[in-house]
Amino acid sequence: MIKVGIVGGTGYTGVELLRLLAVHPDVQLTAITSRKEDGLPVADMFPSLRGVVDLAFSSPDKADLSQCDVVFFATPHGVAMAQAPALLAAGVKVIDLAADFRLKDQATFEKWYKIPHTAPELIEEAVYGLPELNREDIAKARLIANPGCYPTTMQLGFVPLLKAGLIDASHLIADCKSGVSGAGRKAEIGTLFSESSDNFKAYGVHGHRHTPETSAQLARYTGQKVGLIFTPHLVPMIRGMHATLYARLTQAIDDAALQALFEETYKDSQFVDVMPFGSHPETRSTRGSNMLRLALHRPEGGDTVVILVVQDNLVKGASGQAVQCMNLMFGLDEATGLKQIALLP
Ligand SMILES: NC(=O)C1=CN([C@@H]2O[C@H](COP(=O)(O)OP(=O)(O)OC[C@H]3O[C@@H](n4cnc5c(N)ncnc54)[C@H](OP(=O)(O)O)[C@@H]3O)[C@@H](O)[C@H]2O)C=CC1
Ligand SMILES: CC(=O)N[C@@H](CCC(=O)OP(=O)(O)O)C(=O)O
Repeated sequence: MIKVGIVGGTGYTGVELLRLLAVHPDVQLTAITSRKEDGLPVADMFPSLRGVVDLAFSSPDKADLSQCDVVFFATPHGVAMAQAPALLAAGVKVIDLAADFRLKDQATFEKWYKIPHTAPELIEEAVYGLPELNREDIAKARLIANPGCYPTTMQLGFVPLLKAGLIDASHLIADCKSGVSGAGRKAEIGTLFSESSDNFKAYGVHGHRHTPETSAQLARYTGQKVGLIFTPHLVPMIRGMHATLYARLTQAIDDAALQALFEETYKDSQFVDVMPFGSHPETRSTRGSNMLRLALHRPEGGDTVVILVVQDNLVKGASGQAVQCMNLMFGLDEATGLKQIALLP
């Protein structure tokens, strides 16, 4: 059994990790931390876990994480970088759901996250945890930088077209919407019910930290410098993310060949569903599951390709993706413990 520790067990991605890992056949939940809830049985806070998780939260300074085989950090930016060096030195693998190790350029990280990086020596070693694009590196990694939720949709949507050299890389547009759980469980005015329900708005239009993350990864995977305009929106739903991606074709290609390109790219990826050309994927078709669904469109047969991508921000956009990485790191089938079907309605 893989002994798992979770730092940040009281947040949304933390409890989502618990939901997935409590029934994972190869995992033994070993330590779950909370600074505020030391000693509280996990199932007292989350009754959905009654009967499946019998551990109590322990404060991060008391939890012996060095006895774990892997530790997930479901914490704000800056926490994993403080603890990863000691854990790695003790032979513990680390999966960070925050952004501490996502950007290879330290100055770019510090500019966007406004904190100094305290473990720069680990940045190069960290492997970006997007299995569909770098399974082999993940399998060999000790330290995973789990992608942001929006970047997962943008990368899986744009990469096939960029790799095939079919689109103008200098002008990619991503119009994305997230459910409110994307902002986490902490109290904030913008996520109060009376602020975010029955309301719809864009944010971060002038610049969002997921733009440098996505641009850097797209450049890394495709060898092309990209120009990306990314606009996130907050939609009045709890879970779910919808990305509408636009790219201009630079070569003649018919719809069937475009579709075939995506089907071929993701033929070995169990968690990417390439829907029939012209489909309209719905966020609820991914709710609670690790599946990302996408569909291609070509309005009026013109030279703009529209890629619609949906996922559950807490599963494929965060905790499910992290478990997918863990499976690869421990030589398991990538889908172990991740076969949940989306909840409808
Ligand atoms: N929500 C989402 O859809 C996604 C989130 N992410 C990223 O995942 C990470 C977690 O997000 P999310 O679960 O939404 O956040 P939440 O705000 O819901 O939870 C944060 C958790 O971290 C703990 N925590 C906070 N500060 C510290 C600290 N200094 N040391 C130890 N523990 C701490 C909190 O617990 P306590 O106060 O009890 O200690 C809490 O359990 C973030 O970096 C986020 O950006 C990534 C992709 C998607
Ligand atoms: C709706 C909402 O607020 N979403 C978050 C992104 C969540 C995420 O992916 O987080 P990290 O990259 O920070 O890990 C945001 O836009 O800041």
